[in-house]
Amino acid sequence: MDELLREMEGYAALHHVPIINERGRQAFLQVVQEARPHRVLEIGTAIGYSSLLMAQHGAADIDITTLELSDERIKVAQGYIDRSAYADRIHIMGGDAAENLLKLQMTGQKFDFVFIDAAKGQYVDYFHKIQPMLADKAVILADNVLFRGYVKGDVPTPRRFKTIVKRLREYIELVSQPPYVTEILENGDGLAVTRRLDT
Ligand SMILES: C[S@@+](CC[C@H](N)C(=O)[O-])C[C@H]1O[C@@H](n2cnc3c(N)ncnc32)[C@H](O)[C@@H]1O
Repeated sequence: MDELLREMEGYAALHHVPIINERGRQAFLQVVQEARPHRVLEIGTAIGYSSLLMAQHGAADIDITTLELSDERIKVAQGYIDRSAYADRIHIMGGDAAENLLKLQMTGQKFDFVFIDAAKGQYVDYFHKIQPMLADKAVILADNVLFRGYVKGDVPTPRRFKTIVKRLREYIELVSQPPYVTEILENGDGLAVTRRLDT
């Protein structure tokens, strides 16, 4: 497995695929290991790197549904997943995540762990769509919420990032209000760890 993960890191570096970065990875793994999730929803598969990390560090009966838009990345991800011990535990849903979240809602499934790591401007919408699918004590992770240091602090935001930064601030605001509580781990690009207070 470690060899496969190293190979994927090499592929990601060569093809500029933004997998969870080395600094954020430790914090990510710590949260996964503490939660030991059974039923995971991931938004943003890329090449399957974080899916495989969660499979390796989650519960023995883990089942992961992961959403990805790019056909090319789905093909690469499926290839890696098929070479792992988790081929029957990771299911990729191709297409736009917002549409697939609505389809998943219809199935009545519940998830105890959600990893949001796709279109940063859509995190608020994703969060609204996953709420009905959260199991009690669910943990929701969202990556890149500090986006290059522009979301918090006084660093002026370049014009081209203003909308993303505004929307990430809205996301942090949303998940910081009851019944949710959120801790932001500042390693990497900022990982928001959200839990419901009342479950
Ligand atoms: C940061 S990467 C995911 C990295 C992966 N979670 C990891 O750490 O290994 C974000 C992925 O989200 C996908 N994505 C972007 N917009 C999307 C959308 N609307 N629906 C589904 N996937 C989307 C991108 O194609 C990209 O592969």
